[in-house]
Amino acid sequence: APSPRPRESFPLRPALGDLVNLERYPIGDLRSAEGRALVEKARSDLAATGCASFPCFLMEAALSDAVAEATAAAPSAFATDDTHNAYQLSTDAKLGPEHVRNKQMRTRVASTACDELDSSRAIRALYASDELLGLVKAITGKNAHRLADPLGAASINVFRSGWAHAWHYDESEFTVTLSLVQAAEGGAFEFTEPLRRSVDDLAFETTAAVINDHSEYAVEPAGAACPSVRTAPFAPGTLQIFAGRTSLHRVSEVKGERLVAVYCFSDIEGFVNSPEVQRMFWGRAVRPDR
Ligand SMILES: O=C(O)CCC(=O)C(=O)O
Ligand SMILES: [Fe+2]
Repeated sequence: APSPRPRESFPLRPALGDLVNLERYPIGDLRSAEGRALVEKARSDLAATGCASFPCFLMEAALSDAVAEATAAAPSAFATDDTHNAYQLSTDAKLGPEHVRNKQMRTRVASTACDELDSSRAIRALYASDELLGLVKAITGKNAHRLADPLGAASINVFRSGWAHAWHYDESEFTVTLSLVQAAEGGAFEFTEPLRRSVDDLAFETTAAVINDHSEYAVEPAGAACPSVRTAPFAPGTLQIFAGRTSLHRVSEVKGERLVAVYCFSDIEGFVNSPEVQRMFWGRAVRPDR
């Protein structure tokens, strides 16, 4: 059941200005000079580094509401403890288990599904805003739709002490996250510049170099120079857009609790994750009504 809402400060039907710091991020009018400058800077950061960050994106009352809702829901989030290779692909029998294509690395994370969040509160209200969608389209230069997935459209990643998300590339081209609660220690979102030109480009040498230089795992092929690995700013209320399909990224081991809202967009209208993917991340499968 949705958690009781602290009604003192946050409106039931929030306007864009209740959610987003429009003075700093005028996303209501991307054609203004300030709006164009914002988009240009984000586009160049995304292309050059793999990630564009917007610190202090949320208004203070919206951030309090988001943190309260995510924190209340976190204890019952479905937890996964799994291993995967960096490409999140099934094993290639032509290559050995120590090859970067196949090396299994451990990820532990829990996720609060979209249908466990209140659609009128800050987390889902921001996801529902056409201005956020417009920002994502303008920065990525792609057509983008919100997902129709009742579980995965907007969810919360929950990390507990000792948990981490190992180095990987995402299935979706871009992912948008909103920092909510910072780990007491660790829990850094680390990412490389885009390393691949397409999903067929597996970039074995550079991918292996990052894993060898920045994790407890040792993979083949060894010896290539490691590309630069950056850490995203994580002050609560920071929005970021990253090129998850081409930029290798991870969440380092966490001490304490770390909460991040994950907003998914797709170039396909009405996209829903498969029942298999839903079961893996949320422990159940739910198809949209209609
Ligand atoms: O928790 C995060 O900051 C993002 C984690 C991630 O890479 C993912 O969920 O695919
Ligand atoms: Fe990811």
